[in-house]
Amino acid sequence: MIEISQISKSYEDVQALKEITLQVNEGELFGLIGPDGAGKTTLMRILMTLLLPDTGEAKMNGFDVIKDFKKIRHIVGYMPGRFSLYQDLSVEENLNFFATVFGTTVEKNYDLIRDIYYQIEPFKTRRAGKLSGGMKQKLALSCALIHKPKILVLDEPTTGVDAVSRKEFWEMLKKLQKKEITILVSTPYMDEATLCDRVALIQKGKILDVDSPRRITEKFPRKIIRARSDEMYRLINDLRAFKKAESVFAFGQYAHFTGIEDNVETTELDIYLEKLNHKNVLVEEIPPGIEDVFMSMQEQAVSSE
Ligand SMILES: Nc1ncnc2c1ncn2[C@@H]1O[C@H](COP(=O)(O)OP(=O)(O)OP(=O)(O)O)[C@@H](O)[C@H]1O
Repeated sequence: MIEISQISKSYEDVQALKEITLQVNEGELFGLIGPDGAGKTTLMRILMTLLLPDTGEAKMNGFDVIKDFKKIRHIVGYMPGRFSLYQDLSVEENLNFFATVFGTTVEKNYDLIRDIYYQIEPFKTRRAGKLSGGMKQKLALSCALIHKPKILVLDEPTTGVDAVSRKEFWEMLKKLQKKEITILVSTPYMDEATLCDRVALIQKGKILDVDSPRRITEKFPRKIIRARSDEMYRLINDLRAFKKAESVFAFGQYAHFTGIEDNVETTELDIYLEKLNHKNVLVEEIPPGIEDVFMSMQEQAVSSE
């Protein structure tokens, strides 16, 4: 279990964390979701006992991050955002190194990493620096697990990794969760949020909401309309110029639109876009996704600053 209470941290003139209070339950797969610079790495480094908070307290399975830092290092596995591997060591040398540091052997804990490691085992003599992004990620995860941690902390593990490897990675996390490991994972990808049991939406060092991804979207009260046309850039600008527009942002192949009030009808937008000579227009109402909630919360947070 991870208990975070009123943690704040500043770097000179930047306040990276502002009174963060959060609890991650035992065996939970918990996501820290937020854009670059939100404070995710800072929070994780504090939990990993690598950085001291200015104020507040945090406990990992009951151990205090300041007083009990040595004990914590034995029960946590950490995969930092930038790969933690020794580029000049081979795959197996990296793994052996991490096992030795924790006073264990690869054989002893092989069971836990088997599903992940077997995919890179054929390349065990290759230097880590010569692996693909997806393979590096699997090796880094194996290294973070080799001492059988009770809590696993992963800082943006899927950034810069291809879509197939991203999907496989989340499947691996689900399997690890079944082995009673508490997992805290950060990501800037909103689609990954839906794979977590609960998430904290974090922005500019503040938590905007904590809940299951499903409840976060269910309790969002706004109507979302998505639109598409042959000219997406012009479409976004035109939608922003619509008199009842509150927010418009690009999401994949669509623009997501929220009105000043929720009485904007899809037909109104359809007619408006046709008049502006947009071709192949599609306008439809959709249930809000986590990215809609996040964008809306971000706007509110900025306007209340
Ligand atoms: N060593 C440092 N010195 C000064 N400012 C820092 C330092 N580390 C982080 N910051 C600032 O603190 C804020 C939070 O950064 P942090 O790295 O924790 O965010 P993040 O959500 O992990 O984003 P990223 O994915 O970009 O790392 C940012 O404004 C960042 O510029």
